[in-house]
Amino acid sequence: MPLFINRDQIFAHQVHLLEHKLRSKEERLLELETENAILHLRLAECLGKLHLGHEEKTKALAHHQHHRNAEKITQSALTKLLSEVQALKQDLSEVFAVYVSFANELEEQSKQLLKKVDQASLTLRDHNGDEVHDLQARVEALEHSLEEEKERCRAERQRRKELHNTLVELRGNIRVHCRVRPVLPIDNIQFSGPGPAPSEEVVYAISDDTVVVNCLKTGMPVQNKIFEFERVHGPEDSQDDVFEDIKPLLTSLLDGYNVCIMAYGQTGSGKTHTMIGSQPLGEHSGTKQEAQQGIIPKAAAELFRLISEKPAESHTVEVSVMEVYNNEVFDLLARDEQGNAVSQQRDVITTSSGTSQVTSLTSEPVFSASEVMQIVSRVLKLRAHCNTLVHTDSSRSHLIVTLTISSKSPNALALARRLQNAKKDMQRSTQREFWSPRCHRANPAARNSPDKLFGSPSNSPCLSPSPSPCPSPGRTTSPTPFRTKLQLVDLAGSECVGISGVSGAALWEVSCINRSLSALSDVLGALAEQRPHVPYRNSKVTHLLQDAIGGDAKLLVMLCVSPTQRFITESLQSLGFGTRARQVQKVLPRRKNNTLKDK
Ligand SMILES: Nc1ncnc2c1ncn2[C@@H]1O[C@H](COP(=O)(O)OP(=O)(O)OP(=O)(O)O)[C@@H](O)[C@H]1O
Repeated sequence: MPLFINRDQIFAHQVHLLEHKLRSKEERLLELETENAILHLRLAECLGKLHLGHEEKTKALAHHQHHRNAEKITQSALTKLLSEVQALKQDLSEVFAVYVSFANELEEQSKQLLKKVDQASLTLRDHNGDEVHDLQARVEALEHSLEEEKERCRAERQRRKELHNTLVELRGNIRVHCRVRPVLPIDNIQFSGPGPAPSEEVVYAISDDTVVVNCLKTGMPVQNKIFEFERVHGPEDSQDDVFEDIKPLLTSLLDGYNVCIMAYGQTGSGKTHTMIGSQPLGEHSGTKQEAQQGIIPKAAAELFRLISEKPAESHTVEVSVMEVYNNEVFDLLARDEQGNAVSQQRDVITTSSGTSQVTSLTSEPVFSASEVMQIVSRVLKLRAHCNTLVHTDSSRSHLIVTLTISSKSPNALALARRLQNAKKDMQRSTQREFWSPRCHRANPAARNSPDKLFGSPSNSPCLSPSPSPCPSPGRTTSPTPFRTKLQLVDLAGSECVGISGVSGAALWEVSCINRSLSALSDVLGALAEQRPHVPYRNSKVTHLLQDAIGGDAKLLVMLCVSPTQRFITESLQSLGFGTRARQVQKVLPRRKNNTLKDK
């Protein structure tokens, strides 16, 4: 075995040992460095915590300081407030003291015043009692005279109305009454457009002589149109109220005047209701039916009542009924050879005296109002009717009921009128002599008999025995009846085809109705403007009613109007017609000229 250890080996061993130590040292160093780092971190953390604590402490200190400052401010404000309150308390007690003394003073003063008032009233009662009584008496007297003034005013208004009526009569004006009917189901139609609803009430009877129409247009202020007539009836007025204002005309009949009452208005406005009544005539009896009766039955009853006050058998009455349909005149009382009722066409002629006359018109004697109404209700079945969108039972013709009254013993007024008419006929006769020598050849007596007042029933000194409205001079042999006539006219209603929705043959009817009504309007226009020519002959109805419209008959137009927006255009048209009619002054000499031109 080698004794010598290799030096290199020892050296390597030592290096190895040293390396081992170094490594251990390095590991230890790493450990210590790690510990150091951890300690550094802990230190940083502690330092952070310490810093935070310091900040909080500073904040808390600042907060504390702030509180202390606020406390100080509040304390000083409180001190100031307390001093102010003290000052106010002082002021208040001073004011209260003043008030108390003032109240005491007032109480004292009012006590003294009350004492004075008591003394004054005692003095008044003692010394001025009479004056108070005087004053009371004067107040009573004033109230009384106010009542008297009111009464005088009422009487004055009544007098004014009567004077107006007399003036109307003297001037021969056409009287116009107006009736606004109530709102009825026919005023309601389906409506969804803008503007006022069709069923809205726009026509009002605001007093007994004034009608107002509210003309409504979307987006425009309401415009009121005012119309005045001799009498205006509102929806609440009964058939009796309407008749009451017409009644005096019937007395005129027996005083020698011809009278015509004519209902005018658009379809469905209440003409037939006003003239005839709404219930079927003759089917019911009793007061209810009488209340619903229109002008025709009531006028017949009044006429026979007036006649019953005259000497027995001094008056006789005849009735005739016609209709103007499609501008043709039909006699509704005519009968065929077998005696069956058939309506027959008739002609209207102008007599040589200038009056109009229906040829061969049938008339039947009647002895009571019920007989008149039996005849009227019988012939009403023959009258033309049609169902329209406005009215389910619309009359398609103008109906004319004529009552002719013959009097054997006319009263003084009637005699005076007879004399007047005779003079007029004389004047006509003289004039016609110039225009037409044929006339006095036909009746030469006419020229020479101004005093023959009780002669022929002829209404003309030169013509045939026509059913005369008024008597004329004639033969002197026996007193002939003195005749007047009452014409009661239910005109067909004007209508707008768009609204009534008629078609076919009914269109022709509507056209005839509208044309005849506009002819009536033209006649009134010509008369109102006193034009030399009055176009009576433009339509059968104006020709037929010529004497009533332009002659010396008393004519009353009864305007019937619907109250609602749906018919406002037609209502305004009817009211305009009435206004025009009121302007007509029926001057006889003019009519005479017109008549001659008409021929
Ligand atoms: N004052 C009124 N009070 C109650 N109802 C009324 C009144 N006026 C009219 N009427 C009713 O209105 C409807 C139409 O009236 P009416 O037949 O008199 O119209 P008109 O004017 O004669 O129509 P047309 O010209 O189409 O014949 C009827 O049912 C009638 O009873």
